Amino acid sequence: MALRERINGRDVGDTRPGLGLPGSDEAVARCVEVGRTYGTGDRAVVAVYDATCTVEPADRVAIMGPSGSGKSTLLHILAGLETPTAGQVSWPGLGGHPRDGAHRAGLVFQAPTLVPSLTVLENIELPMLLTDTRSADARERARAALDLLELDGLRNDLPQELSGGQAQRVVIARVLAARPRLILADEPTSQLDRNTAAHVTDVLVQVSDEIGAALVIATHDETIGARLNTVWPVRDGRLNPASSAPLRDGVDS
Ligand SMILES: Nc1ncnc2c1ncn2[C@@H]1O[C@H](COP(=O)(O)OP(=O)(O)OP(=O)(O)O)[C@@H](O)[C@H]1O
Repeated sequence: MALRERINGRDVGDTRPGLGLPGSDEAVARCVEVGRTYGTGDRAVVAVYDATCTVEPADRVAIMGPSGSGKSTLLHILAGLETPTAGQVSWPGLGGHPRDGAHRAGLVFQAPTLVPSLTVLENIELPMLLTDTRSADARERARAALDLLELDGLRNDLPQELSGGQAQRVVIARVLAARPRLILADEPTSQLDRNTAAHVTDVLVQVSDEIGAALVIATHDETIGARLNTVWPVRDGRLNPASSAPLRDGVDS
């Protein structure tokens, strides 16, 4: 059975109770002339300047640039975690704000954000139980996600018992079980070794493919960017999605 059927427990046609936008082909996120300035006067820092970009439902985007170039700030604006100080951001294909329960985007950060006192299975169930998913459904979806990510043997472990790569896969399983239409990841592999980083990135892409979510990853790592199909270069707070950098051939896995 296809992954999305296993996760959803039914055919993909009506997979989004509460969302009401099955199969929407509208952009999941859009920025128009967005800016973000921190501080004022002499101390003002322009983290993002005049960014216009669109994330379509099937996009696999790497926001790439050096440290301090504005990647995280732009990603956080797309996630609704930061409010722009100029321009507009909208999420037409989500039908609401990405921090709202029904329309929530899936977020993956540099350090895995697991509740230390809960088991792996309970961590995956938690966000579903905090919205309006029935507990039996939450358990079923959590188990299917664990199975898919080959984490079933760890389901009763506590986060402290996991390796960094395992913990990040649990976070991804939690995102998968919640079935978002938009997954945003901020340097999700920077604490992992090269091979584990490549594996975790591939898992993110696979999960996005299977549940039909758009994926945006902020990274400075070209080998991660090369695993996605679009690169948005950012330099000194300036984004130019139209001049996507060419992907390198023969990137090691
Ligand atoms: N909360 C904040 N207050 C003040 N300045 C900030 C804040 N957040 C980010 N900045 C500044 O905005 C600029 C862009 O930061 P941002 O974290 O978006 O860059 P980045 O490309 O993600 O960097 P890194 O790869 O090091 O995480 C930097 O100059 C940073 O110091």
